[in-house]
Amino acid sequence: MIEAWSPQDVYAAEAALEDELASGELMARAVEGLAELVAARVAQLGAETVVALVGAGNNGADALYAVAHLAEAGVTCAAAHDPDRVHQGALEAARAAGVVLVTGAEALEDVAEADVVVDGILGLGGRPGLPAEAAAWVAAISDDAHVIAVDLPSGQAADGSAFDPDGVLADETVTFSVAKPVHLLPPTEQACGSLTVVDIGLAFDTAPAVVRLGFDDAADLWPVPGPDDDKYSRGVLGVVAGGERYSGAAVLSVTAAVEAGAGMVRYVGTPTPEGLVRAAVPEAVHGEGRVQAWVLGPGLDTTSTRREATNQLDVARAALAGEEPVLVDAGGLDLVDDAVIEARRDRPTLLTPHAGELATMLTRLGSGPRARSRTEVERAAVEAEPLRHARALADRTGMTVLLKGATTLVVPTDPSEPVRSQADAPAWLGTAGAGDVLAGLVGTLLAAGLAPADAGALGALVHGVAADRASGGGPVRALSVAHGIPAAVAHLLTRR
Ligand SMILES: NC(=O)C1=CN([C@@H]2O[C@H](COP(=O)(O)OP(=O)(O)OC[C@H]3O[C@@H](n4cnc5c(N)ncnc54)[C@H](O)[C@@H]3O)[C@@H](O)[C@H]2O)[C@@H](O)CC1
Repeated sequence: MIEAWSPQDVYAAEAALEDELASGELMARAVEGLAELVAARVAQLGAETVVALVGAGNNGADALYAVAHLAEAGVTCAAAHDPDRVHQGALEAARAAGVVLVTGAEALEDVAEADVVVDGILGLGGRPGLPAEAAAWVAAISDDAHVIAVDLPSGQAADGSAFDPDGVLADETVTFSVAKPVHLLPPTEQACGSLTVVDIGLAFDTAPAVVRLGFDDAADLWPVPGPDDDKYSRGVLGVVAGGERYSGAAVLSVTAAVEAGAGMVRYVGTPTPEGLVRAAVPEAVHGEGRVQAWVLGPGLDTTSTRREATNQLDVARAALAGEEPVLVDAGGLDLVDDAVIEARRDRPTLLTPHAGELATMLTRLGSGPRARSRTEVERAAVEAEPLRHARALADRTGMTVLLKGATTLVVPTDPSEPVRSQADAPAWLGTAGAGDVLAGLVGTLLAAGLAPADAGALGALVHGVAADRASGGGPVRALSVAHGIPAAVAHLLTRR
């Protein structure tokens, strides 16, 4: 599991440890790990020149001390800096080690020619917007350079809230002690490249802000049946999906649920998808009955007035009014109104919108617990600040929100619980029907008794792994992802 703590918690943990250590010891630990990684990369790439971009704070000091180590080892190093705003001790150490200290036009030339750039402009203490001189350094970085960010790519928000296209886009980031939200959250994660965490000994007594499950966590969480289990104890899932317009969604959701190991799937549909499900998934049973959880919505038509469709919608509404855990997806999201929000208070509910659906829901319901502000929310705004908007929907509805995307976010109702962020899927998974598969897979985990946030994060991980294996590096269709779930789960359970 990768765990990320908020900048405030990191500063508090640093302050507590600094009290126990000799002055400068913490930074020395950080610098040692950073210098080791940069040296390894220089050797690996056969790089000839390294340039550090140096800001006013401790982040700049880290970069300066690291290039001082490299210069002592014989690597040609320069440091672009502002002489009036720089850590003087680190500057002296760099000068003594033979680092060429450059400013103005000379700095821009050196940056443009560097094989490796070490970005120490801003770290945890950075406010949005790069200083003008530093922005010019960043613009001068060659496309061919290997960029190593110290702690985080400068210009990107440490809490992961805002991406700056003119900020540093790193090939890799070296962070200290623990990850920070910037490394795990969209939209800033894309600027970090691969992540290395250098242990400097910080300890935390607060919950992390963001967590990302790994394969071992997935193996621990996955519900494995025991000898006393039967189809009922493993979890019966009700699926209300598909209509006369989007009939295939039902096949995809029900297939995924069966492949994910639901004890039984009860399907409620309209004639066309029902015929397809009968033909494609003989394991499914048809019509209502007792279930342990519901999936409501993939391909569901909430506007049809045909008798079969209104009967199907009645089942969905009854499920929303009932006690069992519910996953609400796609068309089902239109059914979530104030009456449903009230009825489902304290009952496990997982909403699974993509960015466009989340924007539509926030526009319709308004944001905040009392829905004071009813303004139009655009899809682009959700994509620019996914966590803020997903949190707004979780606050407004009291329901856990899984926001689908290249990185999937799961936002629990309790703000003190960590946000889950999973990025396990190849981009090929952005294909029609992938969301229907996710709904069936996550619904199965709800029926097995997992809490919504765990079911959402684990389901997103397995969905991504199944897609990765089915893709093999090429295109992948949603049905192949559903059929790939058993092998993906087996891989996770047996690899250690
Ligand atoms: N505190 C510690 O014990 C440790 C800190 N470490 C490093 O220290 C960093 C944090 O250091 P700081 O708190 O000094 O923060 P930063 O190094 O991020 O820099 C903050 C400084 O930059 C200025 N600044 C911030 N945003 C600006 C902007 N947009 N435009 C112009 N100036 C701006 C601030 O006024 C301040 O002087 C971490 O990211 C990490 O690299 C590591 O050495 C590990 C130990």
